[in-house]
Amino acid sequence: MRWEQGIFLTHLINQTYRVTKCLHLLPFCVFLCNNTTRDREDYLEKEYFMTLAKVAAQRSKDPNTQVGACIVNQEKKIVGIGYNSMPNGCDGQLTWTGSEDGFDWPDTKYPYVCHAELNAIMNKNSADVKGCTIYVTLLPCNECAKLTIQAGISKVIYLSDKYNDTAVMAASRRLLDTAHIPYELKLNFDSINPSGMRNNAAAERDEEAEED
Ligand SMILES: Nc1ccn([C@H]2C[C@H](O)[C@@H](COP(=O)(O)O)O2)c(=O)n1
Repeated sequence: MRWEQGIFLTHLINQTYRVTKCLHLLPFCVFLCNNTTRDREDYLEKEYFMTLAKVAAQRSKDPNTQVGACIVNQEKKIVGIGYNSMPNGCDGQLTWTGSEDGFDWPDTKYPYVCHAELNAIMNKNSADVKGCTIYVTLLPCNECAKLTIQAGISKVIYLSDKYNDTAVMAASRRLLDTAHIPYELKLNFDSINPSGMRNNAAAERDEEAEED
């Protein structure tokens, strides 16, 4: 063995010794790589925007049905939010009576109420809503479907289809289908309500149910 080879071998043994001394840290390094340098994959998207639509719905003064809508652009930025309301300046002056109360159409809320979708579009904080997704807590009616199409919105995600079997909703679906605008039902909210974060009211309700 020449003396250069001897130095190289000594260096190699030295390095190997240092590496083996640190081997016990390997699992920790793997854990760090796996857990701290990658993005979370279970972050919320649809649930987040639908929750905002649900919160917006709570602002509605309609005693029977509260609807909220949240419009999101392709960069996942909120560009408009709204809920069903009477037109500006008409609050408190028009009725919230529904048709089931036996009133004629002009004496009900229906000719006057601004739907959540209309308000969300009108409240937009961007030049337009082309290519956006609208999250709405109730499947849009035919009038809102027309509005959605004309505004250039490219996707509808809704939470409830309680009027699914009505002629209005059939017309709405036909409009959206014809205009090739997909509409999707988003129902599962489990992921935003992990058990550790449930509010007291929900816990109390569950306890009462268990006692019964
Ligand atoms: N996509 C929709 C559908 C309905 N609304 C509003 C309009 C009324 O205020 C209410 C429906 O009243 P109901 O017949 O259930 O007493 O919901 C809306 O904003 N968007």
